[in-house]
Amino acid sequence: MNEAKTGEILLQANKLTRRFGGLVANQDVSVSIARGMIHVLLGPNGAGKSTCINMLSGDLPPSEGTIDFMGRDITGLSAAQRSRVGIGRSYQRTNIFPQFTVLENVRLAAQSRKQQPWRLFSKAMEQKWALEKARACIEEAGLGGRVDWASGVLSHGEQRQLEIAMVLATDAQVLLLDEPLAGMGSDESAKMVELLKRLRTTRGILLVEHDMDAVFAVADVITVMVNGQMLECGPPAQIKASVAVQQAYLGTEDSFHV
Ligand SMILES: Nc1ncnc2c1ncn2[C@@H]1O[C@H](COP(=O)(O)OP(=O)(O)OP(=O)(O)O)[C@@H](O)[C@H]1O
Repeated sequence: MNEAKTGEILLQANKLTRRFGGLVANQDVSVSIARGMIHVLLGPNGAGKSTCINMLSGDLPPSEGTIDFMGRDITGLSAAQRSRVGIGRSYQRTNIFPQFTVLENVRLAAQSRKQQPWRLFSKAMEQKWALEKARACIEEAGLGGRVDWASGVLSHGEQRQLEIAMVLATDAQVLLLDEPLAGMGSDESAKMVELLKRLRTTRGILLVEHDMDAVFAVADVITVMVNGQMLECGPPAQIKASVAVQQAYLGTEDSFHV
């Protein structure tokens, strides 16, 4: 990470379009994710945010457009291949083994990244490496006091932290986070906001989020999507001042205060 530069573009999506039959869920969407920055995708229900994140993670192939990661065209890579090159994703629904401990869940995530090279090494070395890696990621995600807890007994907020620890264990340079604050109370949200700010220092983050207070607390760049298209992209002050954005939110459930 010595060569890491804040502001360096890690991931660039160029004019992504995705059709489902006759429905255009994303049209000409171009977003970039830079190291040291949090980019938030905002938009009313059905705007196309999940479709966009699914294309970036490799869960959904674009109908048109390309995606570059650190200067390499990765449009044809699967989700698993993208995870191995450094693009990590968390999902809206928690994706953990509840009966396993926090440490076991994160260790498995660490090992998923490195399969081939371990043929050269002993099982014991692999275990030691993965456990050390897992402990470091658990600490970074703020779950240091829960290492040996069964994951299923963690609070909702802690389970989201665990998911982030699992993504970190894959050595992700880019974190794609789908509603990391969903279902959280205000204390848990505040903790997650602080965690996101810490993680941003060495990585690039793109998140989909509906909690406006949190969005404006963490975002460096916001892209507002409506009907599958980019309505506006810019720093939070520009988005807050945009009449078009305010109109897009009129009559929706999400509160949008200026
Ligand atoms: N697999 C699919 N097949 C058909 N249509 C889909 C599929 N996935 C999404 N869509 C449609 O694409 C449009 C965009 O959906 P998407 O889930 O990307 O929006 P969103 O902004 O993430 O919404 P939400 O905030 O409710 O999660 C919607 O009209 C949705 O019904």
